[in-house]
Amino acid sequence: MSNQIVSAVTIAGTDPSGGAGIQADLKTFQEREVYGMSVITSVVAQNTKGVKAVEHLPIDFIEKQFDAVWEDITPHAVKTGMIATIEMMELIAKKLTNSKIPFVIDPVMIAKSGDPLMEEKSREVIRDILLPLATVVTPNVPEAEFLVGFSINSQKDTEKAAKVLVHQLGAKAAVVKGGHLDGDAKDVLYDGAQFDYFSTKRIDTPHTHGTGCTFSAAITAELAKGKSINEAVGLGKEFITDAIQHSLLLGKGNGPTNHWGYRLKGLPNRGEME
Ligand SMILES: Nc1ncnc2c1ncn2[C@@H]1O[C@H](COP(=O)(O)OP(=O)(O)O)[C@@H](O)[C@H]1O
Ligand SMILES: Cc1ncc(COP(=O)(O)OP(=O)(O)O)c(N)n1
Repeated sequence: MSNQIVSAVTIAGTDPSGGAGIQADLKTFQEREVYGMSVITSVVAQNTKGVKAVEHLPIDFIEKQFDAVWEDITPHAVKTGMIATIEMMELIAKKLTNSKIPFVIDPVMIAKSGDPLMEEKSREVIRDILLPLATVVTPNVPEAEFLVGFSINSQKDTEKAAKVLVHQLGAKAAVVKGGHLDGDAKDVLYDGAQFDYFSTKRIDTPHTHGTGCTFSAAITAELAKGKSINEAVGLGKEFITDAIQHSLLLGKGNGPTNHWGYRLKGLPNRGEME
């Protein structure tokens, strides 16, 4: 693929403060040298302190955005983030059912601020109609618990959940993220045949706004380039770890993560202040 422009699209909600959602995804695609495109599902008034208001776009308008991308530039990979309603899920299922490109699902349910980003009644629908289409699904622990229907308190539970996500719920591979557990930040990848573990020391910081979006966007970008699932998750993990370690000195709440481009410019970041 060396002479080809690699592209990816994110289908998600917005974050006007730039740390999560569509904005984080597009920045990450750019950082990974992938041409980024977007289909906006919901416009969210939020910042590093929390969510103030949400407006869902009409379904036919979401479909028009989708068609505008696909009729013009066929992406090499697609990811979903915030998909709040059943109608949005049904639309995405209809559009991606026969798609051949990698499809990463970040099953965003509740922001770290505690604000809901998915209607409760939609949670079963994402599990039933979208997970079977996923190349990789990347739940955090609370999301995985909901999808599999049992509590996750240990690595054994995490592995069991990853197996259920693949063998019972139909994803090709699952990464259950360890950001919400104690101890090291250990993510468990299961691809239907074997487990792989991606672990780093937990960085002692509250500035993790948008980590899930950034991680899943980096995985999507690497799959778009033709990397294997294992390689893509490994590169995504390196990327998010560095981005948390060097988060920018921005925002009055849980600040956004950083990206290499800014870091190379020598702008002040939390990693270098410590
Ligand atoms: N404090 C932390 N230190 C190091 N890595 C972290 C930390 N918090 C989250 N991560 C990593 O960031 C990625 C996103 O995880 P997580 O924050 O759990 O997702 P979400 O934003 O969906 O809740 C995972 O790779 C996770 O291990
Ligand atoms: C529009 C939108 N999508 C997703 C999220 C959640 O982002 P996440 O990466 O899980 O990080 P937090 O925001 O929960 O810290 C979001 N906030 N907004």
